[in-house]
Amino acid sequence: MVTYTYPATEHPVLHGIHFQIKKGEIFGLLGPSGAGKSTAQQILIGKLKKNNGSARVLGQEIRSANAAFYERIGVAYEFPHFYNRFTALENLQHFRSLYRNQLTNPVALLEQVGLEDAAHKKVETFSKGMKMRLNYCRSVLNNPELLFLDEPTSGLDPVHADNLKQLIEARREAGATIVITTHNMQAAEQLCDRVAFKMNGQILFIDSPRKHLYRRRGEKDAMRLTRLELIGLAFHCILIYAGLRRFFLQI
Ligand SMILES: Nc1ncnc2c1ncn2[C@@H]1O[C@H](COP(=O)(O)OP(=O)(O)OP(=O)(O)O)[C@@H](O)[C@H]1O
Repeated sequence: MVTYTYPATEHPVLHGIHFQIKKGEIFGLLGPSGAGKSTAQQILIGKLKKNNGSARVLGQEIRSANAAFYERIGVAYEFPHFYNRFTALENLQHFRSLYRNQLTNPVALLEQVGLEDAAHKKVETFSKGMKMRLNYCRSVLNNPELLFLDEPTSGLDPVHADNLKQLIEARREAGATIVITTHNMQAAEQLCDRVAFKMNGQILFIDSPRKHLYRRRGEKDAMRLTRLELIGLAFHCILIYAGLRRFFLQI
């Protein structure tokens, strides 16, 4: 159970949230902008230590996370930082050198995300989508058993987004646990085994997307909307209402 207040703010941005992530699953932290998804992720990776409560990750209290812990996890932040004057390959080689496990091949990773032709180009010449793909490569350099991805498909065209989803699935198949932070309901539905829907610093519910419900409950529930779909429907209705209202106010 964790509550968190940023030093510069008065009120908590996370209000006593509580959830468990199972080993080997893809778990989504979903919710609108400002819901506290990234804050929750930063607590889970040990970046925000002064939280009120307890968070255990890979069997240890996150406050006591040490270098050995960071050998076991990978993180792709929403806004990646690279050495812009270095090439893509030089960046990956540099970040890989920070780990003890140096068995992964940066060239092979670049090939997986379709960046092989850009391996020797400086990152400053990269588009946003290329940086996001490089960001994924960086996050898996140590072959992590627990991988955190913040908005992994943001800025990617559909082809590269699909490719990345397949890479994420393959990683889960190989035994990794993956935590995805996103406000993209479709990406969460496609990728996640379970999703925690957050709003105003609280978890409203934790649910499985439709494809997993079929597996669990059988085809007879095929017509029943999941809570995620109901939330999606509600957001669409609000957007349509807002659009129509603006239209009628203009005429
Ligand atoms: N460093 C900070 N100092 C003070 N307040 C912050 C800080 N970082 C985030 N916040 C606030 O905490 C709340 C939750 O932010 P957070 O980034 O966790 O939300 P989010 O769900 O990840 O949003 P988004 O989808 O836009 O990335 C927001 O109200 C935000 O303004």
